[in-house]
Amino acid sequence: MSILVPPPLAEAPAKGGLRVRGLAKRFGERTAVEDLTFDVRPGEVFGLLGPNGAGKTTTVRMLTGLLRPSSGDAEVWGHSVTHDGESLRKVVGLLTEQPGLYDRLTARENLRFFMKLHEMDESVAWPRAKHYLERFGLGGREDDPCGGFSKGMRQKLAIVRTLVHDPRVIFLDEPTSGLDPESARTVRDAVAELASEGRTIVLCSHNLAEVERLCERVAVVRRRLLALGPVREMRRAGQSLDVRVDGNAEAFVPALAALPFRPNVLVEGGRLRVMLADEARAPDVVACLVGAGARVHSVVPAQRPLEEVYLDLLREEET
Ligand SMILES: Nc1ncnc2c1ncn2[C@@H]1O[C@H](COP(=O)(O)OP(=O)(O)OP(=O)(O)O)[C@@H](O)[C@H]1O
Repeated sequence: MSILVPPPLAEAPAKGGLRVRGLAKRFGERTAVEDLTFDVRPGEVFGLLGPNGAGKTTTVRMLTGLLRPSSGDAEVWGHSVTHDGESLRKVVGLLTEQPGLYDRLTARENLRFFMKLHEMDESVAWPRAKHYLERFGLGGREDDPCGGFSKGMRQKLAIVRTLVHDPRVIFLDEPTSGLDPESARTVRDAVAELASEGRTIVLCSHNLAEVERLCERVAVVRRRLLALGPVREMRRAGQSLDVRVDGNAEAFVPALAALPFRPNVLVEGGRLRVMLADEARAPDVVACLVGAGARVHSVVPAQRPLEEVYLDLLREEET
Protein backbone atom coordinates (compact mmCIF):
# COMPACT_ATOMS: atom_id res chain seq x y z
CA MET A 1 0.00 0.00 0.00
CA SER A 2 1.71 3.23 -1.05
CA ILE A 3 0.18 5.83 1.23
CA LEU A 4 3.38 7.09 2.71
CA VAL A 5 3.28 10.67 1.52
CA PRO A 6 6.55 12.57 1.92
CA PRO A 7 6.06 15.61 4.13
CA PRO A 8 5.93 18.91 2.23
CA LEU A 9 9.20 20.30 3.53
CA ALA A 10 9.08 23.39 1.35
CA GLU A 11 5.62 24.39 2.61
CA ALA A 12 6.35 24.11 6.31
CA PRO A 13 4.47 26.75 8.33
CA ALA A 14 6.70 29.63 9.37
CA LYS A 15 5.21 30.07 12.84
CA GLY A 16 1.88 28.45 13.74
CA GLY A 17 1.28 24.73 13.90
CA LEU A 18 3.94 22.07 14.19
CA ARG A 19 7.09 21.51 12.22
CA VAL A 20 8.78 18.27 13.18
CA ARG A 21 12.17 17.37 11.67
CA GLY A 22 14.05 14.13 12.21
CA LEU A 23 12.88 13.82 15.81
CA ALA A 24 14.34 10.84 17.66
CA LYS A 25 14.53 9.55 21.22
CA ARG A 26 16.71 6.80 22.58
CA PHE A 27 16.52 5.42 26.10
CA GLY A 28 19.89 3.72 26.51
CA GLU A 29 20.02 0.96 23.91
CA ARG A 30 16.31 1.25 23.08
CA THR A 31 15.17 3.55 20.29
CA ALA A 32 11.65 4.69 21.17
CA VAL A 33 11.23 7.15 18.27
CA GLU A 34 13.27 7.48 15.11
CA ASP A 35 13.45 10.12 12.40
CA LEU A 36 9.95 11.62 12.69
CA THR A 37 9.28 14.34 10.15
CA PHE A 38 5.87 15.93 9.58
CA ASP A 39 3.98 19.23 9.72
CA VAL A 40 0.61 20.13 11.21
CA ARG A 41 -1.21 23.31 10.26
CA PRO A 42 -2.95 25.77 12.57
CA GLY A 43 -6.64 24.86 12.68
CA GLU A 44 -5.95 21.19 11.96
CA VAL A 45 -6.94 18.17 14.04
CA PHE A 46 -4.13 15.68 13.48
CA GLY A 47 -4.18 12.05 14.61
CA LEU A 48 -1.09 10.36 16.01
CA LEU A 49 -1.75 6.63 15.79
CA GLY A 50 0.24 3.56 16.63
CA PRO A 51 0.06 0.37 18.69
CA ASN A 52 1.05 0.18 22.37
CA GLY A 53 4.69 1.09 22.82
CA ALA A 54 4.91 2.71 19.36
CA GLY A 55 6.37 5.93 20.72
CA LYS A 56 3.32 8.25 20.74
CA THR A 57 3.67 9.35 24.37
CA THR A 58 7.41 9.80 23.93
CA THR A 59 6.75 11.98 20.86
CA VAL A 60 4.16 14.07 22.69
CA ARG A 61 6.49 14.47 25.66
CA MET A 62 9.20 15.77 23.34
CA LEU A 63 6.79 18.13 21.58
CA THR A 64 5.61 19.58 24.89
CA GLY A 65 9.10 20.15 26.26
CA LEU A 66 8.93 17.40 28.91
CA LEU A 67 11.57 15.23 27.30
CA ARG A 68 14.68 16.26 25.43
CA PRO A 69 15.04 14.69 21.97
CA SER A 70 18.19 12.62 21.36
CA SER A 71 18.38 14.16 17.90
CA GLY A 72 16.30 16.23 15.50
CA ASP A 73 14.16 19.21 16.43
CA ALA A 74 10.60 20.48 16.21
CA GLU A 75 8.97 23.88 16.22
CA VAL A 76 5.72 24.14 18.10
CA TRP A 77 4.02 27.39 17.19
CA GLY A 78 7.44 28.75 16.34
CA HIS A 79 9.13 27.58 19.57
CA SER A 80 11.93 25.06 19.29
CA VAL A 81 11.52 22.04 21.57
CA THR A 82 15.28 21.91 22.07
CA HIS A 83 15.93 25.62 22.74
CA ASP A 84 12.74 27.38 23.86
CA GLY A 85 11.45 25.20 26.71
CA GLU A 86 10.11 28.11 28.76
CA SER A 87 8.12 29.85 26.01
CA LEU A 88 7.05 26.50 24.55
CA ARG A 89 5.16 25.56 27.72
CA LYS A 90 3.06 28.71 27.44
CA VAL A 91 1.68 27.75 24.02
CA VAL A 92 1.03 24.04 24.57
CA GLY A 93 -1.74 22.28 26.43
CA LEU A 94 -1.39 18.62 27.34
CA LEU A 95 -4.05 16.16 28.41
CA THR A 96 -2.29 13.02 29.57
CA GLU A 97 -3.87 9.58 29.85
CA GLN A 98 -4.07 9.89 33.65
CA PRO A 99 -5.94 13.04 34.79
CA GLY A 100 -3.48 13.58 37.69
CA LEU A 101 -5.76 15.64 39.95
CA TYR A 102 -5.47 16.17 43.67
CA ASP A 103 -8.37 14.32 45.28
CA ARG A 104 -8.37 16.37 48.47
CA LEU A 105 -8.61 19.64 46.56
CA THR A 106 -11.81 20.94 45.01
CA ALA A 107 -12.13 21.50 41.27
CA ARG A 108 -11.52 25.22 41.81
CA GLU A 109 -8.44 24.56 43.99
CA ASN A 110 -7.03 22.10 41.45
CA LEU A 111 -7.41 24.67 38.67
CA ARG A 112 -6.00 27.48 40.83
CA PHE A 113 -3.01 25.34 41.73
CA PHE A 114 -2.33 24.78 38.05
CA MET A 115 -2.73 28.52 37.32
CA LYS A 116 -0.20 29.38 40.05
CA LEU A 117 2.21 26.77 38.78
CA HIS A 118 2.10 28.35 35.34
CA GLU A 119 2.18 31.91 36.72
CA MET A 120 -1.12 32.81 35.10
CA ASP A 121 -3.10 35.94 35.79
CA GLU A 122 -6.10 34.45 37.62
CA SER A 123 -8.37 37.35 36.74
CA VAL A 124 -8.00 36.27 33.11
CA ALA A 125 -7.62 32.53 33.56
CA TRP A 126 -10.50 31.95 36.00
CA PRO A 127 -13.27 33.32 33.72
CA ARG A 128 -11.88 31.06 30.99
CA ALA A 129 -11.91 28.08 33.39
CA LYS A 130 -15.48 28.94 34.36
CA HIS A 131 -16.50 29.03 30.69
CA TYR A 132 -15.06 25.55 30.07
CA LEU A 133 -16.47 24.17 33.35
CA GLU A 134 -19.92 25.18 32.11
CA ARG A 135 -19.15 23.89 28.62
CA PHE A 136 -18.32 20.45 29.99
CA GLY A 137 -21.24 20.27 32.40
CA LEU A 138 -19.24 20.91 35.58
CA GLY A 139 -20.80 24.28 36.35
CA GLY A 140 -21.81 24.42 40.03
CA ARG A 141 -19.36 21.64 41.02
CA GLU A 142 -16.33 23.95 41.40
CA ASP A 143 -16.26 23.66 45.17
CA ASP A 144 -16.67 19.88 45.40
CA PRO A 145 -13.57 17.83 46.22
CA CYS A 146 -12.31 15.92 43.18
CA GLY A 147 -12.10 12.72 45.22
CA GLY A 148 -15.90 12.54 44.90
CA PHE A 149 -15.93 13.01 41.12
CA SER A 150 -16.77 10.19 38.73
CA LYS A 151 -14.16 9.02 36.20
CA GLY A 152 -15.85 11.05 33.44
CA MET A 153 -16.04 14.20 35.61
CA ARG A 154 -12.34 13.89 36.41
CA GLN A 155 -11.54 13.52 32.74
CA LYS A 156 -13.59 16.61 31.89
CA LEU A 157 -11.93 18.63 34.65
CA ALA A 158 -8.54 17.54 33.31
CA ILE A 159 -9.60 18.83 29.87
CA VAL A 160 -10.61 22.18 31.42
CA ARG A 161 -7.18 22.36 33.08
CA THR A 162 -5.57 21.72 29.67
CA LEU A 163 -7.36 24.78 28.27
CA VAL A 164 -7.13 27.43 31.02
CA HIS A 165 -3.96 29.04 29.70
CA ASP A 166 -5.47 29.39 26.21
CA PRO A 167 -2.92 27.11 24.47
CA ARG A 168 -2.31 27.34 20.72
CA VAL A 169 -1.34 23.70 20.33
CA ILE A 170 -3.28 21.08 22.26
CA PHE A 171 -2.14 17.48 22.72
CA LEU A 172 -4.91 15.13 23.75
CA ASP A 173 -4.16 11.57 24.80
CA GLU A 174 -7.38 9.49 24.67
CA PRO A 175 -9.59 12.48 25.55
CA THR A 176 -12.88 10.56 25.57
CA SER A 177 -11.64 7.53 27.49
CA GLY A 178 -14.11 6.70 30.25
CA LEU A 179 -16.72 9.18 29.06
CA ASP A 180 -20.36 8.26 28.40
CA PRO A 181 -21.57 8.78 24.79
CA GLU A 182 -23.09 12.19 25.53
CA SER A 183 -19.97 13.51 27.27
CA ALA A 184 -17.78 12.03 24.52
CA ARG A 185 -19.85 13.96 21.98
CA THR A 186 -19.40 17.19 24.00
CA VAL A 187 -15.64 16.66 24.01
CA ARG A 188 -15.54 15.90 20.27
CA ASP A 189 -17.58 19.03 19.54
CA ALA A 190 -15.22 21.06 21.73
CA VAL A 191 -12.18 19.65 19.88
CA ALA A 192 -13.67 20.68 16.53
CA GLU A 193 -14.51 24.12 17.97
CA LEU A 194 -10.98 24.62 19.34
CA ALA A 195 -9.55 23.78 15.92
CA SER A 196 -11.97 26.14 14.20
CA GLU A 197 -10.52 28.90 16.41
CA GLY A 198 -7.21 28.29 14.62
CA ARG A 199 -5.52 26.08 17.23
CA THR A 200 -3.61 22.96 16.32
CA ILE A 201 -4.88 19.75 17.90
CA VAL A 202 -2.89 16.54 18.10
CA LEU A 203 -5.04 13.60 19.04
CA CYS A 204 -3.58 10.29 20.25
CA SER A 205 -6.26 7.66 20.29
CA HIS A 206 -6.85 3.96 19.81
CA ASN A 207 -10.49 4.78 19.03
CA LEU A 208 -10.21 4.83 15.25
CA ALA A 209 -13.87 5.62 14.66
CA GLU A 210 -13.30 8.81 16.67
CA VAL A 211 -10.10 9.59 14.76
CA GLU A 212 -12.00 9.09 11.51
CA ARG A 213 -14.62 11.60 12.63
CA LEU A 214 -12.26 14.25 13.97
CA CYS A 215 -8.98 14.16 12.07
CA GLU A 216 -8.21 15.44 8.62
CA ARG A 217 -4.81 13.77 8.52
CA VAL A 218 -3.06 11.13 10.55
CA ALA A 219 0.42 9.80 11.10
CA VAL A 220 0.81 6.11 11.88
CA VAL A 221 3.95 5.42 13.87
CA ARG A 222 5.71 2.35 15.14
CA ARG A 223 8.99 3.81 16.32
CA ARG A 224 9.29 5.42 12.89
CA LEU A 225 6.70 6.94 10.60
CA LEU A 226 4.78 4.20 8.76
CA ALA A 227 2.26 6.41 7.00
CA LEU A 228 1.24 10.03 6.84
CA GLY A 229 -1.66 11.43 4.91
CA PRO A 230 -5.29 12.54 4.75
CA VAL A 231 -7.71 10.06 6.32
CA ARG A 232 -9.92 10.29 3.22
CA GLU A 233 -7.10 9.20 0.90
CA MET A 234 -5.99 6.41 3.18
CA ARG A 235 -9.50 5.02 3.27
CA ARG A 236 -9.80 5.15 -0.52
CA ALA A 237 -6.74 2.96 -1.01
CA GLY A 238 -7.98 -0.59 -1.67
CA GLN A 239 -11.61 0.08 -2.46
CA SER A 240 -14.52 -2.27 -2.08
CA LEU A 241 -17.97 -2.45 -3.63
CA ASP A 242 -21.12 -2.73 -1.57
CA VAL A 243 -23.62 -4.70 -3.72
CA ARG A 244 -27.30 -5.24 -2.96
CA VAL A 245 -28.97 -8.12 -4.82
CA ASP A 246 -32.37 -9.83 -4.66
CA GLY A 247 -32.55 -13.02 -2.63
CA ASN A 248 -29.71 -14.89 -1.02
CA ALA A 249 -26.48 -12.89 -1.54
CA GLU A 250 -24.41 -15.88 -0.37
CA ALA A 251 -25.42 -17.82 -3.50
CA PHE A 252 -23.36 -15.47 -5.71
CA VAL A 253 -20.11 -15.74 -3.77
CA PRO A 254 -18.71 -18.73 -5.76
CA ALA A 255 -19.27 -16.99 -9.10
CA LEU A 256 -17.51 -13.83 -7.89
CA ALA A 257 -14.67 -15.77 -6.29
CA ALA A 258 -14.07 -17.52 -9.65
CA LEU A 259 -13.42 -14.23 -11.50
CA PRO A 260 -9.91 -14.14 -13.01
CA PHE A 261 -8.75 -11.44 -10.57
CA ARG A 262 -10.05 -13.49 -7.57
CA PRO A 263 -11.62 -10.78 -5.42
CA ASN A 264 -12.22 -11.39 -1.72
CA VAL A 265 -15.96 -11.44 -1.10
CA LEU A 266 -17.81 -11.08 2.20
CA VAL A 267 -21.52 -11.20 2.96
CA GLU A 268 -22.47 -8.53 5.48
CA GLY A 269 -26.07 -7.79 6.46
CA GLY A 270 -27.43 -9.54 3.36
CA ARG A 271 -25.15 -7.50 1.06
CA LEU A 272 -22.07 -8.50 -0.84
CA ARG A 273 -18.84 -6.71 -0.08
CA VAL A 274 -16.38 -7.21 -2.92
CA MET A 275 -12.78 -6.06 -2.32
CA LEU A 276 -11.05 -4.71 -5.38
CA ALA A 277 -7.39 -3.99 -5.89
CA ASP A 278 -8.38 -1.96 -8.94
CA GLU A 279 -11.66 -0.04 -9.16
CA ALA A 280 -11.67 -0.49 -12.96
CA ARG A 281 -12.83 -4.06 -12.21
CA ALA A 282 -16.25 -2.88 -10.96
CA PRO A 283 -18.06 -3.49 -14.34
CA ASP A 284 -16.66 -7.07 -14.38
CA VAL A 285 -18.21 -7.65 -10.94
CA VAL A 286 -21.60 -6.40 -12.13
CA ALA A 287 -21.42 -8.46 -15.38
CA CYS A 288 -20.50 -11.57 -13.39
CA LEU A 289 -23.45 -11.12 -11.03
CA VAL A 290 -25.91 -10.53 -13.87
CA GLY A 291 -24.45 -13.55 -15.72
CA ALA A 292 -25.06 -15.66 -12.59
CA GLY A 293 -28.72 -14.59 -12.60
CA ALA A 294 -28.59 -11.89 -9.90
CA ARG A 295 -31.02 -8.98 -9.89
CA VAL A 296 -28.69 -6.13 -8.90
CA HIS A 297 -30.35 -3.27 -6.99
CA SER A 298 -27.34 -1.11 -6.20
CA VAL A 299 -23.56 -1.04 -6.42
CA VAL A 300 -21.88 1.50 -4.16
CA PRO A 301 -18.11 2.02 -3.89
CA ALA A 302 -17.40 1.82 -0.16
CA GLN A 303 -14.49 3.40 1.68
CA ARG A 304 -12.68 1.07 4.01
CA PRO A 305 -12.92 1.85 7.70
CA LEU A 306 -9.77 3.50 9.01
CA GLU A 307 -9.36 0.58 11.39
CA GLU A 308 -8.98 -1.85 8.47
CA VAL A 309 -6.44 0.39 6.72
CA TYR A 310 -4.50 0.80 9.95
CA LEU A 311 -4.38 -2.92 10.76
CA ASP A 312 -3.28 -3.75 7.19
CA LEU A 313 -0.52 -1.21 7.47
CA LEU A 314 0.81 -2.72 10.68
CA ARG A 315 0.58 -6.25 9.23
CA GLU A 316 2.41 -5.14 6.09
CA GLU A 317 5.20 -3.64 8.15
CA GLU A 318 5.60 -6.87 10.12
CA THR A 319 6.12 -9.00 6.97
N1 LIG B 1 11.43 6.78 30.48
C1 LIG B 1 11.62 5.69 29.71
N2 LIG B 1 12.68 4.90 29.90
C2 LIG B 1 12.91 3.82 29.13
N3 LIG B 1 12.10 3.44 28.11
C3 LIG B 1 11.02 4.20 27.86
C4 LIG B 1 10.72 5.36 28.65
N4 LIG B 1 9.58 5.92 28.16
C5 LIG B 1 9.18 5.14 27.14
N5 LIG B 1 10.04 4.10 26.96
C6 LIG B 1 9.97 3.06 25.90
O1 LIG B 1 9.75 3.69 24.68
C7 LIG B 1 8.86 2.94 23.87
C8 LIG B 1 7.68 3.82 23.45
O2 LIG B 1 6.84 4.08 24.58
P1 LIG B 1 5.63 5.11 24.53
O3 LIG B 1 5.10 5.21 25.93
O4 LIG B 1 6.08 6.35 23.90
O5 LIG B 1 4.59 4.34 23.59
P2 LIG B 1 3.05 4.70 23.27
O6 LIG B 1 2.93 4.65 21.78
O7 LIG B 1 2.65 5.95 23.93
O8 LIG B 1 2.29 3.46 23.89
P3 LIG B 1 0.78 3.34 24.51
O9 LIG B 1 -0.17 3.34 23.37
O10 LIG B 1 0.85 2.00 25.19
O11 LIG B 1 0.57 4.46 25.49
C9 LIG B 1 8.46 1.72 24.69
O12 LIG B 1 9.28 0.64 24.31
C10 LIG B 1 8.76 2.15 26.10
O13 LIG B 1 9.11 1.05 26.91
